[in-house]
Amino acid sequence: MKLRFAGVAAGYTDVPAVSEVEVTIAEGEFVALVGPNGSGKSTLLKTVYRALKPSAGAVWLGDDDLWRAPRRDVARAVGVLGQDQAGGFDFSVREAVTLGRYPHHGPFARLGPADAAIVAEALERCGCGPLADRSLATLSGGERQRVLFARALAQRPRLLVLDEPTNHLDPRHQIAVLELAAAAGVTVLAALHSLDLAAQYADTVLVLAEGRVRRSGPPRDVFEPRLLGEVFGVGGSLVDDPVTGAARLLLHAL
Ligand SMILES: Nc1ncnc2c1ncn2[C@@H]1O[C@H](COP(=O)(O)OP(=O)(O)OP(=O)(O)O)[C@@H](O)[C@H]1O
Repeated sequence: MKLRFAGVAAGYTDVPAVSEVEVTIAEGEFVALVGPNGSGKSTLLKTVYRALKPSAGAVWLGDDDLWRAPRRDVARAVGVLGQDQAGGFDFSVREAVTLGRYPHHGPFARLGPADAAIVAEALERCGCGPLADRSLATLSGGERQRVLFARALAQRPRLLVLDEPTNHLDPRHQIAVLELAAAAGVTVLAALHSLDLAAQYADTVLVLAEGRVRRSGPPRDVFEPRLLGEVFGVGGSLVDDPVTGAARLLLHAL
C-alpha cells in the first residue's frame, strides 16, 4: 500500500521532533529509516500507527488521510512492531499472536479455523511454534520480539511498520525477521540501527538527522563517505557480499 508523508511535523513539545517530512513510499517498497539516536525515527513511525498526531501536514495511506480514516480501517491495514509493545496483560504466545486477527473481525468476534491456520503459520514462520503455550511474560527479549513480529504478520497487513525489529535478536533471527518482512509482499517501513542490514534489505534508505530527512535513495547511493561522516560520525565502505551479492556496509572509526 502506498504511504505518503506530506509536509509532516510531529513532536512532544512546541518544538517538533520531526518536521517538513515529504516522502512517498511506493506499494511493495522496503524502506529503511535510519538516523542517529534521537533523530526522530520512532516519532515519525508513531504518526503512521496513530500513536502521535502530526502537528502539521498529513500522512496518506493509499488515498486516505490516515488520521481521518476510520480507526478500524487503519488497524486492519497497518501491522506494527513498536517499541515497548509487550502489553500489560499476561497472554500466552498463541493468544498474543491471535490478537493480530481481531482488526479483521472486531473485538468480540469468534475467530474461525481460517484465523487459527493463519496464526499457526505466523508462529511457525517466526520460529515461535515451540513457544506457543508459554506465557508472554516469561519469554526472553528476543523471543518476545519474534512473537510480536509474528502477531504483525498474522494480521496480514498491507503495510508493515517496524521500529527496530531486530532489537534483542540473535544473528539468525535478525536475518530471518528481515527476510520475512521482505518476502511479505507488502510495503515495509522499518527503523533500523544497523546500517549494514539497511544496505542489505532496503530498496530505499531514508536518512533522518535532527528531525529532518537528510537523504533518501538506494543504499548504494546513500551510504557514501561524506554522508556517513556528517550524519553518523563514522567512515564506511560499501562492498558486495560474496555469497548473496547484496550491498554490505563496513564501518570504521574516523
Ligand atoms: N515521549 C516523549 N516526550 C518528550 N520527548 C520525546 C518523547 N519521545 C521522544 N522524545 C524526543 O524526541 C526526539 C526524537 O526521539 P525519537 O524517539 O523519535 O528518536 P529515534 O531516532 O527513534 O531515537 P533512537 O535511535 O534513540 O531510538 C528526541 O529528542 C527525544 O528525546
